Amino acid sequence: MHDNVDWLGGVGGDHRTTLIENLVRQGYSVSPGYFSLPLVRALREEALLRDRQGEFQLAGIGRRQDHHLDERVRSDRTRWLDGSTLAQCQLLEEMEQLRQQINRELFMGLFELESHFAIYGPGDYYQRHLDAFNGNNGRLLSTVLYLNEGWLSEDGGRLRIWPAPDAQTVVTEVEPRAGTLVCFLSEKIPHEVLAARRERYSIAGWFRCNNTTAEWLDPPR
Ligand SMILES: O=C(O)CCC(=O)C(=O)O
Ligand SMILES: [Fe+2]
Repeated sequence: MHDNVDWLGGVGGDHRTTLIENLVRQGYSVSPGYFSLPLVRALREEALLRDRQGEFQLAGIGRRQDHHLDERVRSDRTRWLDGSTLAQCQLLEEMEQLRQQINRELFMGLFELESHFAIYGPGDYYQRHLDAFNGNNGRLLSTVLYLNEGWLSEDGGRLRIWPAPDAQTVVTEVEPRAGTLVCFLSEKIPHEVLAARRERYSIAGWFRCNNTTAEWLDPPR
């Protein structure tokens, strides 16, 4: 089915190094063209297919006992990655390289990645939030890869970013263009997804610390 072995053409040590420098300087990084179009296309096709097969669910807020659905906060639908396709494996392999380099250079203690496909239909949004607070869910570093080709500014759906938890002034807005990878500190960087006027495809992920102790087994999600 897939004979293209050059999916990761654009990614290399330089991309990772620049990403990490931005992360240190700003608490977030925006990397256009981080992943190649063939890989992004394969991932989007997979999301479309799985969505048609009814595998997506309305997104919840929080995890375990905190889990609840709140249409007022977010309205996208999601499906967890499970590493079952070549495209997912290629993506996860690069994220693993990134994890190792960040741990080597920043000693962040990133342990594992949980990630899901997300689809925002026209009009869907996710209000301003932090992905973690006070270590509640072990999320240290958030990542978002966008899968949308031919995205125009007027399509909306930008990711709005604030520079600090209590900041009032937006520092940047990111167009959800195919191949762009955004990373940010989960506890430090508030963000919001603005409504789009066409379907918006992405893969959101979170590098977590290891919360497992002898008394408490902490599954990835
Ligand atoms: O899709 C995006 O741009 C961000 C998604 C997000 O903030 C989340 O899933 O927590
Ligand atoms: Fe988020």
